[in-house]
Amino acid sequence: MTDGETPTTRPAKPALALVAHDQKKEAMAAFARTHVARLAAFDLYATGTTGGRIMEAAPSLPVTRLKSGPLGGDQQIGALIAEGRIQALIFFVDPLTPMPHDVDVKALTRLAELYDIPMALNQATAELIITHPDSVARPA
Ligand SMILES: O=C(CO)COP(=O)(O)O
Repeated sequence: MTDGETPTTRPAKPALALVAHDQKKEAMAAFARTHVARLAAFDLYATGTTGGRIMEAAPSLPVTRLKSGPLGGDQQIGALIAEGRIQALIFFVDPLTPMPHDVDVKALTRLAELYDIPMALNQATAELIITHPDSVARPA
């Protein structure tokens, strides 16, 4: 853009996926409430139930809700990562409960590793990412 030109499109926001296992949903809702302003800088995607909890906790945040994790939501987020459409993943994992869809969880985290996007698997790391939004690349 040169001087005097009006931008016709706003720069794309980076996309952030938010996922929480059942025992961590309360923590995810609190995280969304605490960081509502910072989260608004991202296009937000979430698995179904997590997305519902975030929208209850922070109604001003638009969230694209995918399927529930056990019904394919983790795989949908993985596919978006593979397509370069998700730039970071915050996943509050429950390390104490066996999951019927454990293979989907593994596949999701594997794709985040493979495509080398910032990935937080616990709250401490999520706080680091959300308080350092420049650590997340803008979409190409
Ligand atoms: O199971 C999940 C992640 O593995 C999360 O899915 P929900 O947000 O639909 O509960």
